Amino acid sequence: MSDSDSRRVNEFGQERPATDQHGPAKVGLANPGTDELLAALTEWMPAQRWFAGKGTTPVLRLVGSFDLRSPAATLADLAAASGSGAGLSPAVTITTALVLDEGGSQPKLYQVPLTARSEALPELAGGLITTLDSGSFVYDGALDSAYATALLTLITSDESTGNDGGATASGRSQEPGHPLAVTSSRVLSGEQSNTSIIMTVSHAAAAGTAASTAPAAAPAPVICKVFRVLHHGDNPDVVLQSALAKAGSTRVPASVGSVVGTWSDERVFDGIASGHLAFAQEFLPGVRDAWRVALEAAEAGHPFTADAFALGEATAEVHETLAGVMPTVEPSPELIAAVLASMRGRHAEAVAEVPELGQFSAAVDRIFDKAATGHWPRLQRIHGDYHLGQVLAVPSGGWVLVDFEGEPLRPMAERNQPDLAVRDIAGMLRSFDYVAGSFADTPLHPSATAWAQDARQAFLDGYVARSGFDLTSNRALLEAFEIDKALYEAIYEARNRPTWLAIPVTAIARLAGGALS
Ligand SMILES: Nc1ncnc2c1ncn2[C@@H]1O[C@H](COP(=O)(O)OP(=O)(O)O)[C@@H](O)[C@H]1O
Ligand SMILES: O=P(O)(O)O[C@H]1O[C@H](CO)[C@@H](O[C@H]2O[C@H](CO)[C@@H](O)[C@H](O)[C@H]2O)[C@H](O)[C@H]1O
Repeated sequence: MSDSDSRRVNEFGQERPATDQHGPAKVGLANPGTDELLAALTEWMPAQRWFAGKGTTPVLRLVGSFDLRSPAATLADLAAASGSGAGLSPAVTITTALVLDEGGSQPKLYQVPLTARSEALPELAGGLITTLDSGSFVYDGALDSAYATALLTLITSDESTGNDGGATASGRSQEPGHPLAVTSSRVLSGEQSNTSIIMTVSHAAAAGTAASTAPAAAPAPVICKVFRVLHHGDNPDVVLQSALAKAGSTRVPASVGSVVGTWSDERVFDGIASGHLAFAQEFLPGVRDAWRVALEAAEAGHPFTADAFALGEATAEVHETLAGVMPTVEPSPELIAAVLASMRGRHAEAVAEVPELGQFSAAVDRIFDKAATGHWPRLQRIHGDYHLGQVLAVPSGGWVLVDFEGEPLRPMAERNQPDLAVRDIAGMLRSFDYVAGSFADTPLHPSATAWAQDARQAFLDGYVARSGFDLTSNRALLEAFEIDKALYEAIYEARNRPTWLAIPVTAIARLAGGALS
């Protein structure tokens, strides 16, 4: 067979070897099919919740892609392996495109799972991205259960895929030898920076074993978070939650596994970047996030002190476990200087973004100066972007923490470094203030400020009770981290939710000891 005979073009206009039906796509950047697809994505991506370049028009380039085995292809493999025949053609093509957007202030690499079908699927109508000239219907893969099925198979069977498409993906199961099959899937609705797919699952037979050897008990449902903006390096969400789960912590959902990918990136030493693409965990049904629980309590005028105390204890417990299983670091003068330099850099950025903050600059500088001379505990791995929205109330009682990805406005390399536990404490204190602040656009609840003050104190009391944390000697540090978080929030709100900007600005005024004119 000649080389040209052995190639075919997939539904996305990308070449791939015909001999490997489920194999990777070879990206043909000059291929008209790819251009057509990118043009469709340029229209579609800005309307997606996860698109981080709000207000900009994407300028897209395909960096790489990989194919996942379609459920039909999986069936064909199984049939072939069992000798019962083969030849079932895949019903759907599942490709993940890694698309670089150079239209914003900084380039961003997006993960965009796609499925292509030769016939329209009415139940996927809301996820139709485009119909290609070839007649293929291209869908948002996250909404297509074929993608969910293929993704969970990749993870729980420890499979790998890709290469010719310029990108690869490898599943890493937390419990090797126990593959899972998807029985139904849906995308989690709501405000999310990534895309989470909830899957009901059953045990699948491990490769080379008969189906009857699978465990009998039905496995718990799974939530698989597909990271949308990709970074070179580990994603702390995966690393920290996996480490906690492995240490037996019940303060995070059980881990199922993850996907690690590679793609080309000329900024990386050998030109190949690698990072996490997805993370699968046990889905906890019936949970409510602490932001909602707290807001309802505040609205009803109910105290939140018992819950906040328990949250403080849970937070200290997670910090203690992380300090036990991940590296900790002595606060050398260089490290202290680096943390303070980062705070001052953020301060400058916040003033540039929100000029009215300039009036508090001298007071903010004094708070940072004071923190520099005070007591510093050892640095350790922490949550990194801790607020009420990152904590779930489970129906059986107790708090469970999620989303250890760190602050999205911070470089990934920084988010992977040991940090001060006090950053998380400060983050949660700010969150109680946000609950009170969110009343500002409704008639102000007279007790909202007192409610927040009581919740803040109860949270600190719970943290101290569990950890023995010395609030007195860490006071200057806590104040510095609280104002640092409020400065971060001012930047975040100015860029994402300008109507909420007054919440951190008012807090900065208060913390700086000044008053807004
Ligand atoms: N294991 C889980 N079980 C049930 N719900 C979950 C679980 N993990 C996350 N969620 C829900 O998904 C939401 C978003 O998850 P999160 O990790 O914060 O995603 P993102 O990084 O995209 O913001 C959470 O607020 C929670 O409501
Ligand atoms: O949850 P993310 O990781 O996307 O975090 C970002 O968005 C948060 C808002 O959803 C933002 O949190 C801020 O608003 C919360 C109320 O919506 C409040 O509870 C937090 O205290 C406040 O910081 C977070 O800062 C940002 O990184």
